[in-house]
Amino acid sequence: MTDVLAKIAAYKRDDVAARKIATPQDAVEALAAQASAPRGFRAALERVAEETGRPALIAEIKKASPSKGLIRADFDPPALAKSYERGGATCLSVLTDGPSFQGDDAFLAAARDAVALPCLRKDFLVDPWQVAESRALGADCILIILAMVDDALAADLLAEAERFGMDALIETHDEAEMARACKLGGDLVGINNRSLRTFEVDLDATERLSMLSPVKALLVAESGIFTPDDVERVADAHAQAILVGESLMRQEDVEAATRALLSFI
Ligand SMILES: O=C(O)c1ccccc1NCC(=O)[C@H](O)[C@H](O)COP(=O)(O)O
Repeated sequence: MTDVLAKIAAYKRDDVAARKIATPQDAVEALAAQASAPRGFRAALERVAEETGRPALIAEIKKASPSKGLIRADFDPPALAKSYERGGATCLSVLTDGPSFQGDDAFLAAARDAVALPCLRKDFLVDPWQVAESRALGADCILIILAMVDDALAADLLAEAERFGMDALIETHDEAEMARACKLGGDLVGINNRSLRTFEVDLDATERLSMLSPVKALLVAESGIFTPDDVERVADAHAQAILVGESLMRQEDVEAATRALLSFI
């Protein structure tokens, strides 16, 4: 595991241990049962990709990141969610991690309540308990970062997501992780163009790995997508969805920027 992921995993384990004392498994499951029904995350992406012949957009609500520091000071999750929806996003990704991304659990519910779009809880899962917690917070999809979990934990997280009727985005960055994703058997696979070791971003990752992805998986190109040409490049590499944060978060008019990004020919 990379230094930054090891640091995040360490504080997440401490945080989850404390949260589990406050809200044990049966209590968090009771809260999950009361949450509004999951909105089909993968299904929405597939529908748009098939109807338009273009990658569907997962638009990210992200205030800051370890690689970029503060990205957007003027930060209003419901307003951003509405701008993304009007601009043509198919799904949202909402950072809820506090220490590294200045996120908050409340951002997820606030953004989701403002729109009709399915939402990914973008956080770092190190314990199956967090899947029930994510559902209780309203998430429609969770993220499984293979660089952060072993195969047994990845399988447990995926099984929990299925149990709660959620989708799971399985994130890979290299050939070894893509081989693990194939064995795991999920149907929504991401290729992160950003190395979480060096923070270097290269769309070449999507081009290299896409042909190795599981046959039934819907493929998401993640990170480093700034222009319509970038969208076209990953579309040519068979990405059916894109996950974009920084390039949209830095714009004053997020709705117009979203529309412009999706306007490639
Ligand atoms: O972005 C980081 O610095 C980072 C560091 C450690 C773990 C994850 C990190 N990023 C998460 C992401 O995958 C991106 O937020 C997402 O793909 C959007 O990327 P971008 O469009 O480049 O903001």
